[in-house]
Amino acid sequence: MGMTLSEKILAKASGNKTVSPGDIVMAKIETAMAHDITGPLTVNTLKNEGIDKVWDNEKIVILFDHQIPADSITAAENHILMRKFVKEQNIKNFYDIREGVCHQVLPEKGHVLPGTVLVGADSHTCTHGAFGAFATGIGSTDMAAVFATGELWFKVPETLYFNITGELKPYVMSKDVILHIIGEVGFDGATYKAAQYGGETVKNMTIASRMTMSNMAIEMGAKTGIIEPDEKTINYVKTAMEKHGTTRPFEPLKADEDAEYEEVFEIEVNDLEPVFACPHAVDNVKQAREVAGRPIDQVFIGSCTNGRLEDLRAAIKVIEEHGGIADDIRVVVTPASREVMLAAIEEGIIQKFYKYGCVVTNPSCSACMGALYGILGPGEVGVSTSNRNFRGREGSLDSEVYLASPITAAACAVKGELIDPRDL
Ligand SMILES: CC(C)[C@H](C(=O)O)[C@@H](O)C(=O)O
Ligand code: SF4
Repeated sequence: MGMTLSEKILAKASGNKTVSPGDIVMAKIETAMAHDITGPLTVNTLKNEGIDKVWDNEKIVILFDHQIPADSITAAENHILMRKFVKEQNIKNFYDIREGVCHQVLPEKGHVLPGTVLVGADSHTCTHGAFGAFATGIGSTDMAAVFATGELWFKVPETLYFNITGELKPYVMSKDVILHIIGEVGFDGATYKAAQYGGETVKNMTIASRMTMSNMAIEMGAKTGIIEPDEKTINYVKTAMEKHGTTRPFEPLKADEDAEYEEVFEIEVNDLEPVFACPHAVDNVKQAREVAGRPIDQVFIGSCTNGRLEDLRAAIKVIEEHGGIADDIRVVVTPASREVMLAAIEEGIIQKFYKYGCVVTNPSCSACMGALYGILGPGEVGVSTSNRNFRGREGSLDSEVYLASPITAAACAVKGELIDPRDL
């Protein structure tokens, strides 16, 4: 019996010829990432365990993105602790407050290698499945074990295959596809499974659009959201490595022809419409027209889900075409990384956001987690391009968040209320 892509990667990383779902394997980790919120607990765990040397100072990535620049004394203390650790351990890949969101920065700097196992102390580490890596989020104390040994045990997950076919209509983005899928399978529909996305629609997607799909795999409980690497993937990875001098050898893997999937979902997107994930659950997905008309207070365009250049481009296009945003609306725009910010400045996108009265912040997690900027107050309603809308996620427990694509979010900013972008 053949193996799925995730099984192939886990077999290779654990030195086994074959593995099957349910097997417990000890896998070698190629890249391990911790950020400013999860890193301190990892570092303190290492200290408490008396471990004074990490396994490999070139495979660890430390990055600040959640509270940058430090927004409290506690955040500043966490930063100090982590900077000290980086110096002591001579960690080669350290990104201080200037780079942006971990899941955008990691691939941009060439730290994501197809065919390998990547772990991050952050739940959206599944994003890197878009590059054909078995990438998954782990806890801070597990990360301490990885920092110490370079290995971690996994139960080999079953794979759910999403065969996505058809052509997306204008105004429909990959965000609508993944929200639609999560609406179908539910927030726990893929718990501890590997979600694999394939089919012609995925093939035709940009890397950025694929990352949006992989990013949200955890929102249906999946360990990873993996996509078979193709030419686009390899080009992206090689270019990123060359640009940043991070070149490491890697071998992209593919699923066997006779791989066995626990379930295959046929997703046909020709008729897919713009959607919202409505409060307070990511799987509470409704067609935009069903909920249109509700007044909103804020729109957030950013995050590791949709803060990339193509997202900013799509959003500003809508705003520009309709002459600006509604008078009484707040729009917070956060490019996902410094590279995205620089490219957006070069294209004149940032100037345009400012011209229309949007507030552009530094690359960071920003409003996504309700901790840094753009916190919603009691009774307020926000539209967000991020990945979670749990009660209180972007601020007050009495606020509400609708998740949407950048095109739909921008249309809402123009109208000042929930709207299907085709109806603007
Ligand atoms: C702070 C961090 C642990 C958290 C996560 O792991 O997901 C955050 O990134 C989030 O999106 O809620
Ligand atoms: S942008 Fe949001 S979802 Fe992504 S890592 Fe930051 S807080 Fe988590």
